[in-house]
Amino acid sequence: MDSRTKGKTVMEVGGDGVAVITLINPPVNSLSFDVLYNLKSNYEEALSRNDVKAIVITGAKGKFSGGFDISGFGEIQKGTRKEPKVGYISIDIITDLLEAARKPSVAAIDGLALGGGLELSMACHARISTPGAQLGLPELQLGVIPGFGGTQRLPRLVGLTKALEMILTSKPVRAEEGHSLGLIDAVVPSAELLTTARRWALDIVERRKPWISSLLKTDKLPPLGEAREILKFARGQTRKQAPNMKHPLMCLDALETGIVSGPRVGLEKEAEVGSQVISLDTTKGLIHVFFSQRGTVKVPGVTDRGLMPRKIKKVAIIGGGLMGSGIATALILSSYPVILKEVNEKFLEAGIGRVKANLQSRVRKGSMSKEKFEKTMSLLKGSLDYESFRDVDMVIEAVIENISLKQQIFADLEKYCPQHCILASNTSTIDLNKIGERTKSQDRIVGAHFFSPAHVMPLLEIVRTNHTSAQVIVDLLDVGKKIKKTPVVVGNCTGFAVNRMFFPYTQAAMFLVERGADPYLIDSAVSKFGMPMGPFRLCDLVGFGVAIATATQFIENFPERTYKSMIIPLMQEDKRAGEATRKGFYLYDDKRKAKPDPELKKYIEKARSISGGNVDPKLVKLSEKEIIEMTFFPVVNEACRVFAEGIAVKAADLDIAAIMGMGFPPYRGGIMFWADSIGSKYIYSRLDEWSKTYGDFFKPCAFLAERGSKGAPLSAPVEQARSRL
Ligand SMILES: CCC[C@H](O)CC(=O)SCCNC(=O)CCNC(=O)[C@H](O)C(C)(C)COP(=O)([O-])OP(=O)([O-])OC[C@H]1O[C@@H](n2cnc3c(N)ncnc32)[C@H](O)[C@@H]1OP(=O)([O-])[O-]
Ligand SMILES: NC(=O)c1ccc[n+]([C@@H]2O[C@H](COP(=O)([O-])OP(=O)(O)OC[C@H]3O[C@@H](n4cnc5c(N)ncnc54)[C@H](O)[C@@H]3O)[C@@H](O)[C@H]2O)c1
Repeated sequence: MDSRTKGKTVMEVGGDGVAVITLINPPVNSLSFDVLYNLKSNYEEALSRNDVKAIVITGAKGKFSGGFDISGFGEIQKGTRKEPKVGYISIDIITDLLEAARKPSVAAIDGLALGGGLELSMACHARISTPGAQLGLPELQLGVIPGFGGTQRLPRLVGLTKALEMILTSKPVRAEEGHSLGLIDAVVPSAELLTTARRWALDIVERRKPWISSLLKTDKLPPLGEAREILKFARGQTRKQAPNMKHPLMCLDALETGIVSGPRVGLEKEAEVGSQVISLDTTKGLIHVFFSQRGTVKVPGVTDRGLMPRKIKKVAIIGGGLMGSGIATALILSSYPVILKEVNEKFLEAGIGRVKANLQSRVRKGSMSKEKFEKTMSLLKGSLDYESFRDVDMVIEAVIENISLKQQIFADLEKYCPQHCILASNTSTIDLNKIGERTKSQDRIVGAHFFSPAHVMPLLEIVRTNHTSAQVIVDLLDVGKKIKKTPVVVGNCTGFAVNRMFFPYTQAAMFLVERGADPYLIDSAVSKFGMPMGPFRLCDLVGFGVAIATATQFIENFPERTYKSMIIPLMQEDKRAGEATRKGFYLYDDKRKAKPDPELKKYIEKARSISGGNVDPKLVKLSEKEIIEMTFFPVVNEACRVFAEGIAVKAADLDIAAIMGMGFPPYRGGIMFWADSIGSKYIYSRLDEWSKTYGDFFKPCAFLAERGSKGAPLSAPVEQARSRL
């Protein structure tokens, strides 16, 4: 393969007159422009050759295709590749050359057919698949729309309602379901895939099987009036669920056009919309997230050394509280045998009970069978001492946040665990070097920072000290992948990446409220921006105990830039500690529904008198845009410090940490990506101005000042930014 080209297709014509075209572009046979143009040439040849009667398309190495090569969108966005004429691939190649050909095509699908991959197969005249293959149109998740005819062919094959469900949720279906839906014509074992597909193609030629063009099917479409109602409902839902994104509605436009005006006009609309969405900011953000999420496992100096992950056969967890039980759940769900250690029988029982409850909730929701529940629970064993730790490969400590207790535990672990055993702590704030101070095992001490609830939240911060060995990080990255977390490797500091970046977020909100801003307007603006909830609602959810403990760490470690508000401590004195006590910034009813509390004013006023601040008329009347800037620019400022200190190796890792750890909206690309979309110069100038008026809490750090003064991107690696200065 030419090093400049990305992927290819090969065509082999058999003695039976079937040309088998194989998509080859490892690892997922994505449809790059090279693959698509090769496919076109193969088709032209196959159609012109007299010895070819029919065509089979398949993918190399057990995967049909993961869809259009996503990096192609990036090239178009950056202007490094010219976009082909609108509709060239979907209409000229896939529809007019392939589907309208006088020789039939059959798709032989192994493994997966996603996005453009499934769309290509839907233009074939039949689809044969192996069991378990995944079939889906996940384009909306990337900010684009199915652009190779999927908005037209999927509703015609599976019906409008199912097509909308598959497109709007981006969730694939398995081959078996695809078969019952009419998307797949036959499911056969892998070994029979190609022979069945060849025979099917010849049967079509000989009219023993129907020659079906998906685009011309109408039997699955509802009558026009009903279709319009279904689409109206889908639009309403989409507006509610994705209010800040345009592309899902644009996708519905293409679907509707096809139903109202016919598939050809629909294809044209799809091509037009497909081209427009590529330049949306939300699309740029989502594509950045796709690659950044996969990039977190690439750690320079660690994963490029040829180290292989060691097999972790057994894990021990110390502490079966909120976090320990969640971590145990995540591990047994991925088939790791786990020992859970507690201080006494009562606490052990409670810890095991929490794991059980986590799994039982799956059984109730129907996502886990009773047998699977029993099998999974059987992987968990309780313990009150370290005797059973003698053959564990990894320990995760999750006891209360107390340095001397953790130090004692790690000293004990060194005595009982085998020498190769990884010693991880789930501490949120304590310096890992201090935790390991009483051991000689600093090279195998690492942070495994999960987020609550640990069996649900997708992020795992892997915290390395200067002593943690590369092998230990490689091992933990592998465990992270196996338990379906997105791991981000970060350095050792107070709060690591996520908590550290976001501590100014709550503090900024407290500052604004003390100076006269309305907390409920702040929460509303932040939710509209795309966070799952605002800072006050979040404090209530986390509980004031945790909020105070975390704030104490930051006040101690970063006193010069911590805004010390008394609002939360004052409320806690009155036994208002958040949602758990039914009173915090909001009042909660039996169904945990939050409603504003007029009494809150009292605490705000008292806190204001303690801090000596005044109501600022400008801050009373902040617009939503100003609220977002004043709460998130301090987060950007801290993210810059984290990046400049090397706590994160890449700015993109901070983007993923913010999205997966704090719920920062993915379509904004993450905290640093979002900051760069606004511009470092503007962010710097705003923070600089506020710091002069309101104090050092807002003061831009040296890194931001340097880049902001020149307008250099914040996410560029240090050398690259310098070269642009
Ligand atoms: C006009 C166009 C119209 C069309 O309708 C649009 C589309 O089709 S949009 C597309 C619609 N399709 C989708 O949205 C599917 C997106 N892909 C996926 O969901 C998962 O990758 C998949 C399930 C396929 C495999 O999961 P897994 O086994 O856990 O593996 P993994 O996830 O770790 O990926 C392994 C490597 O493959 C890479 N790569 C993967 N796909 C693509 C791609 N399409 N392109 C390029 N690269 C791709 C990925 O970056 C990674 O690279 P690296 O350098 O090793 O880091
Ligand atoms: N709560 C969160 O949101 C969160 C998030 C990330 C990390 N963390 C960190 O996770 C750790 C645990 O937090 P948590 O919220 O689960 O606390 P928790 O109080 O719910 O649980 C701690 C458990 O540890 C047990 N324990 C204490 N000493 C022990 C010992 N010597 N051996 C065995 N068990 C012992 C206690 O009995 C208790 O059940 C802390 O370091 C915390 O900072 C917490």
